[in-house]
Amino acid sequence: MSKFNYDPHKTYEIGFIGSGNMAQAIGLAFIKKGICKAENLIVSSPSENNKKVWRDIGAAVTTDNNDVFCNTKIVFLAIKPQYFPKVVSELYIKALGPLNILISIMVGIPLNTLQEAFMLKPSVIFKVMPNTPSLIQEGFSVISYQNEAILEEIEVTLPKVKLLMSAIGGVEVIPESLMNAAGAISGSGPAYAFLIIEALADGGVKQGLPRDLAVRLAASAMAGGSRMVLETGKHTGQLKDMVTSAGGSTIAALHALEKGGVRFAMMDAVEAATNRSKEMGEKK
Ligand SMILES: NC(=O)C1=CN([C@@H]2O[C@H](COP(=O)(O)OP(=O)(O)OC[C@H]3O[C@@H](n4cnc5c(N)ncnc54)[C@H](OP(=O)(O)O)[C@@H]3O)[C@@H](O)[C@H]2O)C=CC1
Ligand SMILES: O=C(O)[C@@H]1CCC=N1
Repeated sequence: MSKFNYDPHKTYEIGFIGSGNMAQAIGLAFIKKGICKAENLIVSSPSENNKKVWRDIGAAVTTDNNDVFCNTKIVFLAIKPQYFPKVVSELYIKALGPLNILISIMVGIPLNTLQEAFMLKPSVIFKVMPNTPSLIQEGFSVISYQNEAILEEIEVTLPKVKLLMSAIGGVEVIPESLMNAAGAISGSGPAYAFLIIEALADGGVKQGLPRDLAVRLAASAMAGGSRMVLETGKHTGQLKDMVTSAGGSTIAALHALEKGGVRFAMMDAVEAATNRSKEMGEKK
């Protein structure tokens, strides 16, 4: 079935070109938070891989990206960057309908590439790097826009983008020059957390803990530690010192972590993600 709930005569409020992991994390949260009714949301993608969850909530589903691009006020580009040239080549760029905000969540693709492709007013195009905790409204999105945007116009569109993304987590507007590094932490960061939680749980299992208890303990320690950083404003070193009793168990563990190069590895991880992001944004 190539179309579901799709009404060619309707103007949709929010649309996603690409209906996968990140589109779902954002779009399903919008519906859950009442930002957009399901019937006013539309998604497009070529296969049935990521369609059921959208149909089940009553969103419009199509395989034609132009059904989204030409009939929707706010469009998210939620495809992988490597597919962008093909997708944009098939869009009816000149048949612009109600579109007044275009948000690219594609890692690496620069604003000037988007501007060249869509030739829209600079105040219409945004680059946003969200993350999957958006699904439970615990996300964080960094937002950037073009310096060429006219102040009076960006003062209308930017607040709308911030309002949307703040409904599913934290937001910060940053210069585009910082987006690759910021995305390497906030966009990819949840995956680092899952790896750390899994590794800690493995350690717990090795010490005799049941797997599910070990995972819950690890996840709650990571979540609690993160909340302390965000809510106390204390330096991470100070918070760490509050845990490490003299001659105790934690300092023994921290010694093992430093010996294992965990700090070095985490810095390398951010560098690798930043560089890959830059690479994906380079014109081929
Ligand atoms: N996952 C994350 O945590 C984050 C992802 N992003 C960015 O979000 C974007 C999507 O990533 P993610 O959701 O993880 O990827 P997924 O693979 O989960 O989803 C990609 C979607 O794009 C669709 N697609 C592929 N080709 C086309 C096409 N020609 N026209 C329309 N749709 C197409 C896929 O279709 P189909 O369903 O048929 O397979 C799928 O629905 C990427 O640019 C990524 O950089 C940004 C921040 C975080
Ligand atoms: O891995 C990726 O390319 C995307 C961007 C950030 C998180 N996921």
